[in-house]
Parts: sequence; C-alpha cells; structure tokens
Amino acid sequence: MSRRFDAIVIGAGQAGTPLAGRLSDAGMSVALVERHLLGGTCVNTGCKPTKTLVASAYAAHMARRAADFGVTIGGEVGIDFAKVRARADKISADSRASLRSWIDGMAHCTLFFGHATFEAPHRVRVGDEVLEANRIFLNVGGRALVPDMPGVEEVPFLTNSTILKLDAVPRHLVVVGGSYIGLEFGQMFRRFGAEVTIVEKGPRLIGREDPEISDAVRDILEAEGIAIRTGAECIRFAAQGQDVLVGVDCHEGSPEVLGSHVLLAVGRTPNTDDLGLDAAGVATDTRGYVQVDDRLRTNVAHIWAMGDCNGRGAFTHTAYNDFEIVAENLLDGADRKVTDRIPAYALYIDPPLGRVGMGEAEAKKSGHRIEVGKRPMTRVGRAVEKAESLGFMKLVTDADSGRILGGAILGTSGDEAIHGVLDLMVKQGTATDLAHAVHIHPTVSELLPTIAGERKPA
Ligand SMILES: Cc1cc2nc3c(=O)[nH]c(=O)nc-3n(C[C@H](O)[C@H](O)[C@H](O)COP(=O)(O)OP(=O)(O)OC[C@H]3O[C@@H](n4cnc5c(N)ncnc54)[C@H](O)[C@@H]3O)c2cc1C
Ligand SMILES: NC(=O)c1ccc[n+]([C@@H]2O[C@H](COP(=O)([O-])OP(=O)(O)OC[C@H]3O[C@@H](n4cnc5c(N)ncnc54)[C@H](O)[C@@H]3O)[C@@H](O)[C@H]2O)c1
Repeated sequence: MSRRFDAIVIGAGQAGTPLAGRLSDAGMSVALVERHLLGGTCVNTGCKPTKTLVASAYAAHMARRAADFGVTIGGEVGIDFAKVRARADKISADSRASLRSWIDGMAHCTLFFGHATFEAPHRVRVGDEVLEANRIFLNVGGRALVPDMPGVEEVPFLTNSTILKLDAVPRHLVVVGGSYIGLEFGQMFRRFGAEVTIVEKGPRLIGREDPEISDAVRDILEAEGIAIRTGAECIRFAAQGQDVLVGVDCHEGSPEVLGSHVLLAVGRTPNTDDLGLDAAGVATDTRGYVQVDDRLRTNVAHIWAMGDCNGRGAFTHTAYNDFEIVAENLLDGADRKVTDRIPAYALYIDPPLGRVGMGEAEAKKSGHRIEVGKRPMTRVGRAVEKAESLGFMKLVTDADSGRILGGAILGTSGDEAIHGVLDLMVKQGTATDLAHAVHIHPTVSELLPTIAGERKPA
C-alpha cells in the first residue's frame, strides 16, 4: 500500500526543509525524506563546521600576533584540538536540533528517514514505505568528487566530510585542489600547526578569479608558510609507511611531496546516480546534474530540482534562493527566475574574499568597455587600524552606461562589505550612485564610494 501526499520533498538540505515548511503552511500534505542528517552539507560537513573552525584558526592566528597590538601572552599559543572540534560539532548538532523542532512543528509534514528512489514518475520508495504525490521536489545535494587518479584507491585520503572527524592535527596535510575547500582547510590547518602543501593542477589558485586575485591569495597563504604547487599535471598517490607520497610532477621544485594526510578537494558530484531518475524519466547532464529550466522545473512537469543537484549554483544562498523561486512561483503567483540572480559568494580564508558579479577578465571577454576602481587595503583606514591590511578592493563598471558589473573585496570584512555592491547591482545601480552614497566611517565599506569615483579605463 502506498501513502499519498500532495508533495514529496527528497533531501532535507537548504531548500528542501524551508519548502516543506511553506507547502505545509499552505495546507498541503508533505513527505520530507532525508537519508542521513537534517540540514545536509551546509549544516553537517560544509559551511557551519568549516566557518566555526575558520573562527578558531583566526583566534589562534591573532593570538600569535598579539604583540603587534601591544598585547602580551605568557608563553606559546597552543591548540586544544579536541575543544576546537567539539565547538564545530556542537554548532552543527544545535543546528540539526533546531531543524528537527522546526520540522516537527510543521502541521502537515511527515518526516521519513531513509534513502529515496523513484519507482515511477509519481512514486518514490523509502525503505519499506512507498510514497506517491502529484508534485515532487528534489534537493539531494552533492558529495566530494573522488576522481580516478592513479593510486587513489591504495591510500587513505580525506574528504571535506572525513577531515571533520580527525582527532588530532595532521603533521603534514597535502591538499589536492586549490579552490574553496582546499584553501579554507589549508589555511585553517596551517594555523592549527600542521605543515600544509596545496597541490593544484591548474596554473594558479582559484582559477575562475582574476589573476591578480589568485596571485594575492597565493602571497597571503605563502606568507603563512603554506607550500603551494600549481601546474601539477600528473598527480598520483602511493603509500609509504604510514605516510602518503603525492606525485606532483610540477615543472619546478620537488616532483613528490610526502604527507601524513591527504585531503581531496577537487570538486563535487551531485547525488543523483542512486535516485532512480530513469524510473521518473528525469534528464540529467553528462556530469549527473538534473537539468532544469529557468524556474527549476525538470523535463518532467511535476518534478522540480533545487540546490547543488541542479548545477545552477553551488552555495547555501543559491540553494535557498532556489526554494524561494519554486515556492513563490507555486504559491504566490510570482514569476521568479534563476537568471535574475546575481552571482555572489565569499571565500573564507583570512582575509576573506567577497565577490559579486563579473571579474575584470570576464567583463572584458563579454564585450564590455570597462572601467575599474581599485585600492589596496593598506589605504583603507579601518584595515590599517585593525592591523589587517592585506588584499585590495576592486570595482568593475561598464564605461558606457556606468552600470556596476562586479566587484571583489579581498580584505578584512570583505565578505560583509561586498553586499554594498551587490545590493546596488540588484537595483541596476551605477558607479555614480555608489560614489554619491555616504558610508559610515571608519569602515571597509566607506572606500567603495571612493573607488567608484576614482575608476579608470582598463
Ligand atoms: C566544506 C564545504 C564548505 C562550504 N562552505 C560554504 C559556505 O561557506 N557558504 C556557502 O554558501 N556554501 C558553502 N558550501 C556549499 C554548501 O554547503 C552547499 O552549496 C549547500 O549545502 C547545498 O545545499 P543543498 O540543499 O543543495 O544540498 P545539501 O545541503 O547537500 O542537502 C542535500 C540532502 O539530501 C539528502 N539526500 C541525498 N540523496 C538522497 C536520497 N536519495 N534520499 C533522501 N535524501 C537524500 C542528503 O543526505 C542531504 O541531507 C560548502 C560546501 C562544503 C563541502
Ligand atoms: N566559501 C564557500 O562558499 C565555499 C566553501 C567551500 C566549498 N564551497 C562549495 O563547494 C564546491 C566544491 O569546492 P571545491 O574547492 O572542492 O571545488 P572547485 O570545483 O571549486 O575547485 C576544484 C579545484 O580542484 C582543482 N582540481 C581538479 N582536479 C584536480 C586534480 N586532479 N588535481 C589537482 N587539482 C585538481 C581544480 O582546478 C580547482 O581549482 C564549490 O563549488 C563551492 O561552491 C563553497
């Protein structure tokens, strides 16, 4: 016997749970299915634990720099890694508990724990239960990609999930992949006391950013003693006693790195391979991402896909925005679209990189005649006062219309201050609008109007 619902939501991630809540509030009966932990990646193995660990690493770093501020600390700064980990574990657990009480309070929502697979376009199996619904919403997220690199099966390796279970700081952490996950964990473990080597196959770190951002990030990390090997074209692994030998074959430097631990941070893959999508006729692309239209409908009219599994975003805020698009279109008569979203994100190294819209190279490539306003953080009063003046801020505008095309703040509070640019872009503001805004002193944001007024052809 199957159980009928108005809607089935598969995955209690960043879009699934709020959607279940809105549908339930609208009086619909909802089955919410989760196979592992409520909150998905962000809460359990992504944003929340990592940003908690980043905060501990920052505290250690600032404690080591105490003398710069005229503060004395009696003796060396130590790391109580068990406490560091417990803090992250608790923040994730608290978040799960709060999600559980939210879901339990939903009037028309039934929570099923188990792995969901399609049996037919309207039918989903979860263990012994068979669920049916007129509408089905996928929010199944993704997991760490483990490519078929030579030797990878023969050595123990860590992913973003398993690294959170370490009981001690690795002696030498070799991070494969020089993007978000690799750089955040790399810097954090360096600050916890590990030797760290980051191995990136591309010619530079965070290869999607403007080269000057990649270069500045590299300088920041190297200044903390992190070894960086870019252009590592032939990565391979071999066990050597308790350690792992990572072959990098770079053009210069040692051809191999011997690490006590290896973290694979080379991208993510969607959790769509074991969902029985064929039984529902839902199409995916060659990498397994569910194909959706601008309103997040799949090729099957009663099935939607939200969050990382649709390949249209890879962040918590984009997954949550997917929920807003689907819910408002369905329940409020709205017509919201993914393409209305302005790309924005932050890289949580220290100092953080806040990014919005296009970079300089991308703006040029897309045919704009551009102007750029730029300032090093050494000329941002607040950064100097805080003795955190690494990095720079940059604004990219269209020379003809004055429209803001994008911005980057690699610097203290860059993740927060970038929202001043983002909010103006949402309203299609111009550089003159920004230049005329009177920002609060002393802040990092107060220099945004200044660089908007000082922009030059680029
Ligand atoms: C280390 C790391 C750090 C990150 N830091 C940030 C950050 O600082 N800021 C940011 O914006 N983003 C960050 N992200 C990305 C962010 O975590 C994801 O973009 C976000 O969690 C995606 O949400 P989602 O709802 O699409 O999927 P998820 O949160 O992954 O949720 C999917 C859920 O579906 C469940 N599921 C899967 N298949 C099935 C099935 N067949 N049946 C039942 N349940 C199923 C899973 O168990 C999971 O709970 C980070 C990611 C990582 C890995
Ligand atoms: N602050 C944040 O918002 C945040 C933090 C962490 C993760 N995330 C999300 O998680 C996702 C995954 O992050 P990620 O860093 O794993 O992936 P990514 O796709 O951003 O970067 C993967 C990196 O690994 C490199 N690479 C690929 N194959 C390699 C190989 N064989 N050897 C060496 N290097 C190789 C790539 O060139 C690239 O630099 C991101 O898309 C991001 O959205 C976000």
